[in-house]
Amino acid sequence: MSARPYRSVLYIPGSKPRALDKARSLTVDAIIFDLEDAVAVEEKANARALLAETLATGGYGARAQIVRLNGMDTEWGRADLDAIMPVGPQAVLLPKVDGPEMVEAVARQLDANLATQDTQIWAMMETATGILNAAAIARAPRMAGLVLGTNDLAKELTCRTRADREPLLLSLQMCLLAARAAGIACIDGVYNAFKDDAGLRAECEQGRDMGFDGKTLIHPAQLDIANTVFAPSEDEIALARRQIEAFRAAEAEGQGVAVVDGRIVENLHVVTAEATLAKADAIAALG
Ligand SMILES: CC(C)(COP(=O)(O)OP(=O)(O)OC[C@H]1O[C@@H](n2cnc3c(N)ncnc32)[C@H](O)[C@@H]1OP(=O)(O)O)[C@@H](O)C(=O)NCCC(=O)NCCSC(=O)C[C@H](O)C(=O)O
Ligand SMILES: [Mg+2]
Repeated sequence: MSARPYRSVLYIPGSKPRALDKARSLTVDAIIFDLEDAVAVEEKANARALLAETLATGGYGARAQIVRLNGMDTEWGRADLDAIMPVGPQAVLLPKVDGPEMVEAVARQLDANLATQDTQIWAMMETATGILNAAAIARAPRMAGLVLGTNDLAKELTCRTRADREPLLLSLQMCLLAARAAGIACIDGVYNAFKDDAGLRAECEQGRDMGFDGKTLIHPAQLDIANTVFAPSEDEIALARRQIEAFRAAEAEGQGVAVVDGRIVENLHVVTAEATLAKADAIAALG
């Protein structure tokens, strides 16, 4: 579980000034400013310039700011990186990452630039090769988060779109395992039907159950559901407090185990309970 909230992570096409402006007032934990698939080929250069100017202007407050570049193996990737580095973005998100060497190459560029000493790297997990290399990618230099690209992944796997996402579950789990082993964030893929609230809620619940930190989104109308589902509920917060209290009381009596609601509470459950409270506090601090 990431201490910083990433419940809602909204893609914004770097070519859309109105959407870029609107995001300054949205209740969103993180923004992916997209130069890749949301931007048409003929718009690539304009979007790159607009985004560099927009990020330099700022106004996004506490929202995490992540820039999705075109791949370094495309004709736009290097120019994207060159245009964005002077802004010193919080993170760059690399598409279609197949292995750690793709991360290392960009890390070297960031190392060589004064403005990007603190810039993190995030990786899109959306190729079959990338999924198989998830553990190595998650441990590559500057890595801070994995983002599932379930559209590209489904395309590569040639699987059908199913409400239960059964064909994708192994890949989702492999990315979660890799992210947790490396101690970095892991964000679920997008739900394409942006007017289908019930479908979005069900997929968010599934992602939350699995352990994702949050969900990538494509439209502001999806924010409330993701923010709600990926936040600790009132019941979870109350239970966490009771578990901590009961365990401390048991400890004071020399016991290593407490019982709450008929279930045992050991030290490991207290760690989870404390993380739940820390996440709730971090969300409250966002205002
Ligand atoms: C899906 C959309 C094309 C819909 O656009 P539109 O018809 O303009 O929506 P609305 O008229 O309902 O918009 C209402 C207002 O909200 C603003 N808006 C819309 N989308 C966004 C957004 N993403 N961020 C911020 N603001 C947004 C509009 O500007 C309107 O504002 P206003 O006029 O001031 O009221 C559109 O939503 C869209 O383009 N979404 C993003 C699509 C995208 O980013 N796709 C790429 C990412 S998905 C992906 O690639 C995942 C991965 O790689 C994979 O493989 O799975
Ligand atoms: Mg993709």
